[in-house]
Amino acid sequence: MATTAMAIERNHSYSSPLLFFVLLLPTLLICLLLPAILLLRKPRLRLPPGPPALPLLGHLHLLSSARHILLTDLSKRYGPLIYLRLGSVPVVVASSPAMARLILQKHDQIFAWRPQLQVAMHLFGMRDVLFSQPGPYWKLVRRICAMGLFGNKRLEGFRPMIADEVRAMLCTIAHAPDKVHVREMGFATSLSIISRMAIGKKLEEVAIESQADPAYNLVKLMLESIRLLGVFNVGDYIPWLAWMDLQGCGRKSKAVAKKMHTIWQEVIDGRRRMRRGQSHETDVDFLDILLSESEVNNAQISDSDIKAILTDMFSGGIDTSTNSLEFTFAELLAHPLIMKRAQEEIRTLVGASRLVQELDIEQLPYLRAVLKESMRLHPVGPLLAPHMARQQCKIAGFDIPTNTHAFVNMWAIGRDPTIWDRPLEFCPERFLDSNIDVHGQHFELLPFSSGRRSCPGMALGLGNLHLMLANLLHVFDWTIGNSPSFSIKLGIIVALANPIIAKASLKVSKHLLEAHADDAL
Ligand code: HEM
Repeated sequence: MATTAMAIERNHSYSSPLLFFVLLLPTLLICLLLPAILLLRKPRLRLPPGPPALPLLGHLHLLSSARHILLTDLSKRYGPLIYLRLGSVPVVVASSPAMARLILQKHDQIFAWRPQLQVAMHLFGMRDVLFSQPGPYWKLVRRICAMGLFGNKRLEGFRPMIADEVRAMLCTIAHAPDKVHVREMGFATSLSIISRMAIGKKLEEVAIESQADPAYNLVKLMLESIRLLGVFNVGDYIPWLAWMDLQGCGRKSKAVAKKMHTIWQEVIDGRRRMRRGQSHETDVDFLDILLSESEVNNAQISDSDIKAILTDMFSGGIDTSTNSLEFTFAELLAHPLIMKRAQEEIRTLVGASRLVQELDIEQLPYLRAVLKESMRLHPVGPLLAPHMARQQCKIAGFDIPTNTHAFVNMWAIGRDPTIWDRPLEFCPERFLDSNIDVHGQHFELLPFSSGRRSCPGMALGLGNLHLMLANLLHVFDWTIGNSPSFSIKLGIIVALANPIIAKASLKVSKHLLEAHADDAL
């Protein structure tokens, strides 16, 4: 037996060079030539213009630094719709209102898809609102969010709680006015608001055993997940390198996801225990609504889905509002006359006997212009979130291949001198006699995007921002030692690199800030 096997092995090894020439070489040649033949036979696409690409990398090397700024420079050279190749992934970048309209409105249905990014897969299994693909699940989740968080009636009900949190923020500042860390203060307030809306309590009031371990701090984990989503992960663009996980995004996002899942599961289990035996006719917070929906739509919404959706609300709603507030504050501190005009408007309307209420905002056109101007110059999502074309289509006469990723460069549009007079100046006055708003119909100003993937939290985010800003300006006068720096920290959501630390002086009676001055806000 052994001799026969050896003979076969020997025969086999003798015949292998021959086998190689007869079988393998032609196969190899076919493999190499076939793509070229197919490429020649395929009708050539008329792609949008763009800079020359490197072999293999394409334009990936260009995106290591401030992408929105670099893409703005490229659009000046190649036009409002440019084509890039990131590794093997086709990408288009729109940098004019007309191109933004084509992607977000005319071809909205085609571009409503999201790329399958490795980090989003690990963090949410693409089951959160931001990364889930259009279809029945995404529609259901957006409907639940509208019902549980963003609907007018719902927001109306949250108003006293939001007022309470804003008052608490003012009170904290009044007690330590010398060095106010604007971002920390905005972050803490936004976190409390979203937390009370989503799970009925502030995070620190929820008894979660795992939170005792500092590695299981939900806020830090969420910030880390936002950071990871902002990394251009090479594995997403050169798939055969994905297994190497060169930047560690895969490993890190899996570790973050595991911890977040543990925490959220504790929150969900705790709530289920509370709900047992209770009637759910009056669901009180978003988690209750999610749990009720999962009982009705059992097959469609699992615990993992609830965790993904909750994470989305926290991470989508807090950093965006906080960073927008800080950019606005930085501009106001850099332009004291504009700050003064905004304060005069508020103080004239509201007087010194109460705080600003949400209903006042409608009557504060200058304040609203300040926020629009800040969002024009500093959109916190300068490239929005990535969209993807599900099928081949034509944009402005150019062919866009299937699965092309699309970015809309709101930073470029906001600073385009053909659209805005003296675009680099902070000048809220430009909006006073203008009907341009941020609600998605004016494609020159889309901080919340437009179309079916636009931000569902816009009314909440805008309302909170106006209320926080108006009260900060009403209650205090502000000064800063050195003029603020506008260098930025990159990510899916951009922030100021150097935090704004300002000095506040109280301009109303302290009594107004006390928790039981009930009719103050
Ligand atoms: C100043 C505040 C905010 C800004 C500037 C902002 C901006 C944005 C932007 C630019 C997008 C991407 C749209 C696109 O891809 O076309 C987005 C999506 C989203 N935002 Fe906001 N946002 C804010 C507040 C909020 C709040 C308060 C929440 C929730 C509590 C929220 C939840 C979401 C969600 C869930 C999505 C994904 C929507 C989808 O893909 O279907 N955002 N937001």
